[in-house]
Amino acid sequence: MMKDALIEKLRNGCVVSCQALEDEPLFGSDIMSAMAVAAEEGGAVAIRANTPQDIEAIKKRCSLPVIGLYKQTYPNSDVYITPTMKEIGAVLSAGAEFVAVDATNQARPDGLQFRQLLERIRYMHPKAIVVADISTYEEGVKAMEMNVDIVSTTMSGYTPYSRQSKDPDIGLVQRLAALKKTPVLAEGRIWTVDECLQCFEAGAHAVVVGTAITRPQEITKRFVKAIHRRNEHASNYSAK
Ligand SMILES: CC(=O)N[C@H](C=O)[C@@H](O)[C@H](O)[C@H](O)COP(=O)(O)O
Repeated sequence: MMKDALIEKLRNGCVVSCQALEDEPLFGSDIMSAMAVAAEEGGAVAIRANTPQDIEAIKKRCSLPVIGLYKQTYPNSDVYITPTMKEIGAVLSAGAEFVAVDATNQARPDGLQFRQLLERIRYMHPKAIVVADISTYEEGVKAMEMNVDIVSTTMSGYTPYSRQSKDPDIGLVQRLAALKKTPVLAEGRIWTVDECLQCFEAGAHAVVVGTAITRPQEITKRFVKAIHRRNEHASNYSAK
């Protein structure tokens, strides 16, 4: 499928992020590919997945397009989402149609500017659809001006200078989508159906939901916390 058709396929849909790091209970490509199949059965339009291993396994079992990334940390940089050409190449070789790349203003491990990295991606991987993961409006505008294919609000709240909040950054989605230049994915801390719908109202091209669907330990915590709050309230009340 051509780039535009693939981007169009995401429109008004739910992208499910199926990620588990090594220290998480669901770590492993078998489990992540089962998650992806479940998301496909549920009607997701695409999968967001981390590591070449997971992407390959997902591609074998699931027919949806994949937004691939490869989290890697380098000692000289805070950029960890598909930071260099090495990880970008690995994600694309694994079969991802889209590659998500950190496009924040933070210094990159290879010393390149995002603009230079994008030029290299375009040259080396002309078919790749580039998703720029940004944390602020200014970074989003900059990425759009560089003609990335998609902008995603992934990093809002995860750079020290961006808006810090436990809620999704729907305002950022709204401001970027209003430019009507590049499709905007709403991503990060989307927990409820209402928040998801608000992202579409704000002009999102698609909504990416991860933790709220695929991290059961966090889903459990949410219930347990609410129960604890309720129990505390109940015991305060009965003590009176
Ligand atoms: C900041 C960062 O590293 N975000 C990562 C990007 O791929 C993932 O850990 C998130 O799960 C993903 O963005 C979806 O977000 P949420 O899980 O909040 O729905």
